[in-house]
Amino acid sequence: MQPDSIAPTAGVHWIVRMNWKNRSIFFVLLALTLASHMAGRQPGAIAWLLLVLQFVVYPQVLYLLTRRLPQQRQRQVEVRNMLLDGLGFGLWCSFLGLPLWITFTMYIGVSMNLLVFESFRGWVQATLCMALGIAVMHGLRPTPWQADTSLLTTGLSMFTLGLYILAFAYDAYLRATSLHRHRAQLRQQLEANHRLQAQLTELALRDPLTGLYNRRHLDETMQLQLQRCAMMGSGAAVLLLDIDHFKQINDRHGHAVGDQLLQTLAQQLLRNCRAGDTACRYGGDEFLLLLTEVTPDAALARAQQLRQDFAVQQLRVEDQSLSTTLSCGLALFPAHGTEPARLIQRADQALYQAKLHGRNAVVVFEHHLETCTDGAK
Ligand SMILES: Nc1nc2c(ncn2[C@@H]2O[C@H](COP(=O)(O)OP(=O)(O)OP(=O)(O)O)[C@@H](O)[C@H]2O)c(=O)[nH]1
Repeated sequence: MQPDSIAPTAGVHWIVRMNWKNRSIFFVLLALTLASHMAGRQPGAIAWLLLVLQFVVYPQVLYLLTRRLPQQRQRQVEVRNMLLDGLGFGLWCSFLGLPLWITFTMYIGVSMNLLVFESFRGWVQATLCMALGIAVMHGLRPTPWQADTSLLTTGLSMFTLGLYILAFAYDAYLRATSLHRHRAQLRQQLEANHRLQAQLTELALRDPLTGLYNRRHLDETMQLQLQRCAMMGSGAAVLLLDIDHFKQINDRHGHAVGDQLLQTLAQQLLRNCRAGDTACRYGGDEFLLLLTEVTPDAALARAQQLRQDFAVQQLRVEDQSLSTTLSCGLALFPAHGTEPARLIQRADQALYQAKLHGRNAVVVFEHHLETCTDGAK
């Protein structure tokens, strides 16, 4: 009757072990109860021998036989063993003349055991098995009814049944607390898994160098953000930013310095982000800023501010300060497109124009002839 016995261990099913413990204790108590009834009635040496065999030897033999079976079969066989208990009890009760307390104790005992493991079906089976035992013995050797309400037999019956019920209740308590503990552990594990999953998802959507969102995140969210803007009747803007002559910086100062510069720009973009905006590393030294609920003028002003802030930024490299500029292409929603791919393509065309016009510039995409003009350098 241990909570941990819920899990089958060491080749013996927990039901088999539990019933073995129960039988080892309660069958002996039953034997004493039956002995108190038989004592004054001189049933003969064979009856005494059978009493010992049934209530002392039989539980041990049953356990040794059942534990040898493969675990998958043990539960099934143990249910059959419980039915055999019922049959045996029926035989004994009938043999003794259906003494009230003994019959009651045995019937409740076997019914409870089968009800717990096999539900109402088990209880019906227990009743039928015990009735069968009674009928068979009555057919073989009818005994007149002997109520036996003597103090000793009644007391022993009550004690045995009471103890059995208490043991059952205690076992149920242990099982319930164990189950509760397992459930709590499972819940904790589940929460940890969810947290890990969220972290992994977040990692998969982030650029490891800058910590900004990556292109995959943009692909997954940009459409939704544009739809939200459309529903609210507000505008949005796509800013595509690219560091000017970044390759030269890499070549001159090394990749690590280049990385530092990318991180600096990323931090600047994050500082510039408002609720609803998305900053992402679009690839290499290209960054994309999606501004939502923004007017064209405000978007252009913010792009210009970014460009200026970046230009005055000084990066310390080996006691020297390094500064560079960026170019930016700007496309507006819904004026220049309503689909993410279209908007990005147009922002890219504008960026190309900014590079073409000497860099360190913001260019807004222009509709006519699909060409771009310099916005406001
Ligand atoms: N340090 C560093 N460099 C990178 C990384 N990813 C891409 N690059 C480099 O970024 C450079 C991108 O250069 P380009 O955008 O083609 O050209 P550019 O030198 O910036 O010139 P313009 O864009 O025309 O002004 C390449 O040399 C890449 O090797 C990175 O994660 N870290």
